[in-house]
Amino acid sequence: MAMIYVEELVKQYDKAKTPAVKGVSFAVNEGEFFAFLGPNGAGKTTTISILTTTLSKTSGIVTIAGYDVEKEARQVREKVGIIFQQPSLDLQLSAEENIRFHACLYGMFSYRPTFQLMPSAYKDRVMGLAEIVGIQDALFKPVKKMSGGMQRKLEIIRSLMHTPSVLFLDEPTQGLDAVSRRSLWEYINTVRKEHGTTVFLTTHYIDEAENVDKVCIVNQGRVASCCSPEEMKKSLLRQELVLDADDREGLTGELSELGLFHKKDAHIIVPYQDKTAQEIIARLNTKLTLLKINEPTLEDAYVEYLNKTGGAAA
Ligand SMILES: Nc1ncnc2c1ncn2[C@@H]1O[C@H](COP(=O)(O)OP(=O)(O)OP(=O)(O)O)[C@@H](O)[C@H]1O
Repeated sequence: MAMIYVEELVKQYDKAKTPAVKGVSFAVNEGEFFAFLGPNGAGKTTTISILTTTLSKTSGIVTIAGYDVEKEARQVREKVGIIFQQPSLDLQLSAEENIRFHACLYGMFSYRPTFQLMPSAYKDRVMGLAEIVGIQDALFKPVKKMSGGMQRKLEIIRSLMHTPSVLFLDEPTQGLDAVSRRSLWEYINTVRKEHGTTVFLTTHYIDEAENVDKVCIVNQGRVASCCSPEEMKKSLLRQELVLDADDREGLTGELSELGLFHKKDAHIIVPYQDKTAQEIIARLNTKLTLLKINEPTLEDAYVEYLNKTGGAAA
């Protein structure tokens, strides 16, 4: 059974000329790491809001862990954890109070007026999560005194308190510095491994999606492509060998004899697709002074894809 199932999803906002989401379909299996990418205005936040029961759909089928997002919204909410683009913390409360109210609202624990009076299972979980993301020192301070990065980490702790089966991350690292981004990803990867959590990610930092199982590109409310990052790179970009030799003429002569297209740049670039790098190198006799393989990144493929399909890269 798919953990997230979306079929022909349509969302037409009131008074909008065209639908924001125009018949989107995809499925995410249990434990999968799924990236939903696309330029500004593509329909990502609209889709994620419908999947997490905060926005109604116009038509289509959407289920989370088999539960219908509209008819069984309560069960869906129990299954999901959400980290939204816009922080949704109460700035007047302390970090711990934000976590406590959320955990009590979810029915995980009965409310007690202070941290000390809460059950030890609650205290241990909060302290454990706070330590992992490194905000234990700020736990009892007002949220308004925390930096943006720390607030984001607090939201993550809050969303993980009820050990969700599916974690929705809507641009989770926006506004975070490089060190915080890295530690956040280490933490999310740990959660995935330990709990088999299904992760649904939207991000404009395409490198964050490099290790996902499946990447879905949306553009102007439609799915433009849905496959593994490797398949996406393969279908769009050729890999390149970067070669050089003291005897450049000899090398280019050999490449021409083998019928291999090559460009003379600072070095000699040999794009390849059908052969492996090893097959090419094995057929060269000229002594090489440089041998490098240029692997395209997911971001290269993403930008090329949007350029080819007429969409603007974010
Ligand atoms: N409440 C709303 N009412 C009317 N139109 C809306 C509303 N929210 C979003 N839209 C429109 O729907 C389309 C999709 O927006 P959405 O926010 O889902 O895109 P996105 O892919 O999340 O963009 P970004 O990457 O900028 O966050 C856009 O044209 C947007 O202007």
